[in-house]
Amino acid sequence: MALPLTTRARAKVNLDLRVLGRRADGYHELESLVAFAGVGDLLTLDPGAPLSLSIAGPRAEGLAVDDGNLVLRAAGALAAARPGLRLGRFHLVKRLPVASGIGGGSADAAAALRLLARLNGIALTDPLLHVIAARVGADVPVCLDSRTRLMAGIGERLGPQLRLPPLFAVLVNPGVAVETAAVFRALGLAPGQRLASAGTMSSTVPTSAPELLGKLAASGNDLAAPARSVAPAIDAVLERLSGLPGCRLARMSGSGATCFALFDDCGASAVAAKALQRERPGWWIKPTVFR
Ligand SMILES: C[C@](O)(CO)[C@H](O)COP(=O)(O)OP(=O)(O)OC[C@H]1O[C@@H](n2ccc(N)nc2=O)[C@H](O)[C@@H]1O
Ligand SMILES: Nc1ncnc2c1ncn2[C@@H]1O[C@H](COP(=O)(O)OP(=O)(O)OP(=O)(O)O)[C@@H](O)[C@H]1O
Repeated sequence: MALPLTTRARAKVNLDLRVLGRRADGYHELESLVAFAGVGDLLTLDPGAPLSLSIAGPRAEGLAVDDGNLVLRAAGALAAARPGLRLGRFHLVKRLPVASGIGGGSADAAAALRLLARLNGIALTDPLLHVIAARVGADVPVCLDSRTRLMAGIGERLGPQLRLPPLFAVLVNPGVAVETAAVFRALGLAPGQRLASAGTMSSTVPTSAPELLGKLAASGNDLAAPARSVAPAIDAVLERLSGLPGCRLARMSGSGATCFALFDDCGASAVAAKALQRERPGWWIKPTVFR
């Protein structure tokens, strides 16, 4: 009998995010430097059985085990494209808040594709995986190997893997679920409307953290303003993070509501996280490192 296969589904963090415009089909063209945190969900595949899913973990509540789950959608999409694909029983330990701008569902979908690829001898670089990932969701392709890189188009264009100096961070979600489509709607762009032209897909980022922080400080997240109008709780998070001792940068990830604060070292991020956990027991607060 084959042993269960396991993989982490790490949180995606948009270190910056520019909206370039809206395509005629309604989707938005973006440019974003995407990194991955040390925190994430855990996905296991017990091979051989028919396709199924069970969910446990601190954030399992409110996440239905139905065909809409991104694990099953990704597996179903790959099985439809590859007749005879070996499947099995998935078990998800859900730790990331749902609908929170850190791509938990996308990371789970990508994790399901990784496990099925491993089980069926499909290379992670197989173009089919990328095509299926993009079909399942805009954030799924970048989560396939969960490495730092520039993401463009609507999420399907990926730059080369980038080496990031370790960024010591605290991730914070105020417990408000934010629907991604609602934030894009609040941006108010008409189909076909352009805001900016695409930049080059850089193959480098600064190798020192202070230099990278300086570069990030000059950018932003274009979805922050519309997200704040949809979920005003984001204001309080950003304000509080900016005021934490040693905070070098506070910013929202993706379409929110999760925000992150960056610090010079892991001591400063740990102290800040502890203080905030005491002050805001209802918030999801995780000290972590982005790589
Ligand atoms: C905002 C980001 O988190 C940045 O990384 C992603 O672009 C969102 O990716 P995602 O959650 O995987 O998005 P999807 O599940 O594919 O799309 C959800 C909805 O968001 C809107 N959407 C999403 C991505 C994109 N580039 N343009 C959009 O307009 C669409 O209305 C879509 O119906
Ligand atoms: N395995 C899953 N984990 C989380 N959400 C899921 C999952 N499967 C389906 N969903 C649904 O997908 C939607 C988006 O969830 P997700 O947590 O990926 O959002 P997000 O963090 O805002 O993602 P992004 O940053 O990509 O916009 C939610 O409405 C949720 O109900």
